[in-house]
Parts: sequence; structure tokens; C-alpha cells
Amino acid sequence: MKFGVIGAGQMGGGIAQVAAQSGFDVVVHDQKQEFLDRGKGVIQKSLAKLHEKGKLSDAPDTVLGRIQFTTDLKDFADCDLVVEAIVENQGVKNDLFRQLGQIVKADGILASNTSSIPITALAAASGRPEQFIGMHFMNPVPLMQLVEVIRGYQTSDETTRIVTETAEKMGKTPLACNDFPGFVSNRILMPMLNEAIQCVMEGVAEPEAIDGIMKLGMNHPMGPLTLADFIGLDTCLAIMEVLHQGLGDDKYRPSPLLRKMVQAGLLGRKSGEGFYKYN
Ligand SMILES: CC(=O)CC(=O)SCCNC(=O)CCNC(=O)[C@H](O)C(C)(C)COP(=O)(O)OP(=O)(O)OC[C@H]1O[C@@H](n2cnc3c(N)ncnc32)[C@H](O)[C@@H]1OP(=O)(O)O
Ligand SMILES: NC(=O)C1=CN([C@@H]2O[C@H](COP(=O)(O)OP(=O)(O)OC[C@H]3O[C@@H](n4cnc5c(N)ncnc54)[C@H](OP(=O)(O)O)[C@@H]3O)[C@@H](O)[C@H]2O)C=CC1
Repeated sequence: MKFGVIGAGQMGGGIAQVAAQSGFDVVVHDQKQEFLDRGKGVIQKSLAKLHEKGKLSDAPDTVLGRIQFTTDLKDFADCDLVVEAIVENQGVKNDLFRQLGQIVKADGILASNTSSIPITALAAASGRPEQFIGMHFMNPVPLMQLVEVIRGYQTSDETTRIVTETAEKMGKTPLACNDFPGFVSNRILMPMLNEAIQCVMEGVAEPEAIDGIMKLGMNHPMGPLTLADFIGLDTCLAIMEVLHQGLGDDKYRPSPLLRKMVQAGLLGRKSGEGFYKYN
């Protein structure tokens, strides 16, 4: 299988890495060489860590050698499966899928790692709705078990079968759901993170206390504010907007503090500051 990934950010890099660890030939795209170099560096660090712990079956260089980095979308022409992991914005994703629908071979499958955007709408933009699906990995991809598999309105059984089997070959557990805003994962997770942000805004407690209460009280591995910083506050806001618009209920209204922090460029770990500071 030739595996394509669009976007070399935290999700795209992780997906490419795990695909290469599973023995697939992988091609990864980003818009600029500097983004590819940054993504490659993150993959190298992760592979070194997994190797150190004896969790890699091949040498890190062998795994890295299976990944081709490119800024040219034409390099995806012969891919069997292409997973998109670019910014959580429907217009930008639609444009990309319109191009991929023209470039990727006719029997290739297109998938989106979107956190919330309707799969059926992206499928329509691609021009190949039967061979389109949501393949939603969790962050950090090398460590997390789940792949949420989301069927669009016209996704074929064959596409679902191939993508489910591919997720299994990648050592993941695929679980199916239908195409509703935020699917299952973010429909449930993101309102909790949004509520934690609202607690900061209202002065209910300091961020450290909110995170500590949820970690120690509910056994969550990360507190909600640490997790929001980890996901990216821009991505959290984009997901809340999709839930709010798509489900039409004000209980999904993004916290004004979340909006303000994104406007200020405080995006969490990836920008160096969110609810906490990172060096
Ligand atoms: C927004 C969406 O659309 C969907 C989403 O993805 S929502 C987000 C879903 N993800 C989560 O909820 C993650 C919640 N957090 C966790 O499960 C855990 O904190 C975690 C698995 C990320 C980390 O595990 P942890 O037990 O907290 O310990 P931590 O010490 O931080 O990390 C464990 C080890 O993994 C390593 N590690 C972390 N990320 C890694 C990566 N990408 N690759 C390789 N190793 C990694 C760490 O370096 C650490 O190694 P050492 O033991 O040698 O120090
Ligand atoms: N963060 C998370 O925890 C999770 C995120 N997701 C989803 O995965 C997707 C990616 O998220 P994430 O990896 O966190 O985001 P990042 O911001 O880390 O990475 C996105 C990458 O895509 C690039 N990019 C942006 N626009 C384009 C474009 N038009 N063409 C090609 N590349 C582009 C970005 O480049 P640049 O640097 O120029 O912006 C960047 O390298 C989103 O849809 C998100 O909702 C899914 C599961 C978990």
C-alpha cells in the first residue's frame, strides 16, 4: 500500500510515522520545505524515543527511509490511500480535496483526519464520495489506540473495509460512527474542555486547580486545560464553532475566553503559550 498524508503538523507527522512503522511506503506533503523539516524532526525524536524503549520492530532510520517528504501534490498520483491532516477549516479542506480528486488515481481512497467537519461535505468536494471517509486519529498518534472511522452519506462498504483494515494494520483499534458534527469523540470531549475554559473565565478556580481536580478526581491522564493547550486552542475553537453551527444549540457556544486567546495568538503548546507557558 502506498500511503499519502497531507499536512506535516502534529497530526500529519504522527500519522505518517505510524504508517511507516507499519511498513507502508509513505509520502507526506506540506506547503513549505520548512514545515516538512519541522515535521521530520518531530518524527525523528518520536522514533528515537520508541526505539529506546524497545517499541520499534525496525531501526528508526529504516522507518524514516520509508517516508518521502514533498511540497508537490502530484506526488500523490499513485497513492492507494491519502489522509488529509491540514488546518481545521472547511473551505481550505474543500479546496485541497478538489485538487486531490483530480490528482490521485481513480481507485485511490481519500480520507480526512478532521476533528469535526462533515465528512459528507468534504466527500462532495472530492468528486469521489464513495471512496471518501473520515479516518480520525487521536493525538499523540504514536501512543493513542483509537481511530474513529466516520462514514459519509455515500461512503461505500469497500472503502470502509479497506480503511478499517488499514487502521488495524497500523496497530490501532478502529471504531465506527456516523457523520454528525464532532462525531462521537469531540462531541463529548470538546464541551468539557470548553467548560473548563469557561471556569477560568468566571474565576471558578486557577488553571492548575481545574486541571488537578480533573486529574486527581476523575483519573484523567491530562487536565482539560493542559489537553486544550496540547490539541491547539485554534483547533478547539474551530471544533466548537462546527458543533455550535452544526447542532444549532447554544450549549455548544465557544467560551469567549477561548475566542480571545486565539485572537491573541495564544494557541497553546504549538505557539509557546496558552493556559500555560512552554519553552
Ligand atoms: C482533538 C481531536 O480531534 C481528537 C484528539 O486527539 S483529542 C486528544 C486525545 N488525546 C488525549 O486525550 C491524550 C491524553 N493524555 C494521555 O493519554 C497521556 O498523557 C499521554 C499518552 C499523552 C502521555 O502519557 P503519560 O502517561 O501522561 O506520560 P508522559 O510521561 O507524558 O509520556 C509517556 C512517555 O511517552 C513519551 N511520548 C510522548 N509523546 C510521544 C510521542 N509522540 N512519540 C513517542 N513517545 C512519546 C514521553 O516522552 C514519555 O516517555 P518517558 O516515559 O520516557 O518519559
Ligand atoms: N491537534 C489535535 O489534537 C488533533 C487534530 N486533528 C485534526 O487534524 C488536522 C490537523 O491538526 P494539527 O495537526 O493539530 O494541526 P497543525 O497546525 O499542527 O498542522 C497543520 C499542518 O497543515 C499545514 N497546512 C495548513 N494549510 C494547508 C494547506 N492548505 N495545504 C497543505 N498544508 C496545510 C500547516 O502548515 P502551516 O504551518 O502553514 O499552518 C501545518 O503544517 C485538523 O483537521 C485537526 O482538527 C485531529 C485529531 C487530533
